Amino acid sequence: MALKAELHCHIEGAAAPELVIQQARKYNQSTEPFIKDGSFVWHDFTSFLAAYDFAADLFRTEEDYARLSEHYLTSLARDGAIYSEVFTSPDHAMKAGLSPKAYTDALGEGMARAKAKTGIEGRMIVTGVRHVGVESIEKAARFAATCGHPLVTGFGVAGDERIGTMEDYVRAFEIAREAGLGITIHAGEFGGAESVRDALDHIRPSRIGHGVRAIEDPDLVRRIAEEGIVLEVCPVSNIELKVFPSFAEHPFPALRKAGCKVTLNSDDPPYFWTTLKREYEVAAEHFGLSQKDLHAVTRTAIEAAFVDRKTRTALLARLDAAAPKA
Ligand SMILES: Nc1ncnc2[nH]cnc12
Ligand SMILES: [Zn+2]
Repeated sequence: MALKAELHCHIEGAAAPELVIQQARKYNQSTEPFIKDGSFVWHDFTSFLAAYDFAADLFRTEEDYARLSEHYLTSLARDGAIYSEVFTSPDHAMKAGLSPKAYTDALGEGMARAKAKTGIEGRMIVTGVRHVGVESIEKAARFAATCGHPLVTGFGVAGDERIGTMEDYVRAFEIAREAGLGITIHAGEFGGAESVRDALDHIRPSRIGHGVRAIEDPDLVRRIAEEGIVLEVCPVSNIELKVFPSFAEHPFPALRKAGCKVTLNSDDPPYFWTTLKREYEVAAEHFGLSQKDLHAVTRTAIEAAFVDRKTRTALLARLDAAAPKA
């Protein structure tokens, strides 16, 4: 099995329906109409976000969050992942009545448990959410910059790309950059190529969440390749959310051919009926990647990971020891 690494997964969006049902029982809540027959129910980006927020609201205590990250990272490791970065959301924690620090410590505890069981290395990217507002995004950046948690190594912005402009988030990213955090921002998912260009001009990230609609502008694709910007591509998410109509029309192969650094990620796996393993299978089946190509994708992810040099060297050594022969 190819070794894998993931850079783009929202921890609240990684909660499997079985786990969410257990949480609902614990808090005496109904899962209607958001879960039916053991599967999340939504039909567009807005209703996806509603189901996501409903499930997130059922994680309320430190132990709930520790279970969530332990559960997810353990399942990733079972599928061959050696590295996982998850997006965390202090806004969701506060809504559930937990401080950002207690929430982050709890997720870190779950990651430590998963590492003890499986060896998987994990890091957290604190994120602000566009549809919650600019002020909360700056607050998230200040928290990320000052929390001092050893597994918090990045800052990002996610949420509804139809809300706000890149200029709105410059200050938040300055705070994060000054604190030495890695920088990634969602762009070019529901926004077009101009959203990716604005992100590069105003935010100067090393990585872009999605970025796939850069394909609409050949000059921008060249720029991404030349500047070595890493794209956190989430193919199944893009198809399920109808960013592209089919895998045949997904730009992953074209971006890769143009020299862009591409990685494979699951975004919010159970909402899209996917796993990181399935993303790698999709890349093999629909985009024609060989085992050697998939290995190179994992290498790109580890090279772009928000980790210190020692950790990166150790991860690359582990990866290279398992390089496919052909
Ligand atoms: N696919 C996605 N795009 C933007 N924000 C998100 N938050 C969780 N999943 C997301
Ligand atoms: Zn995302």
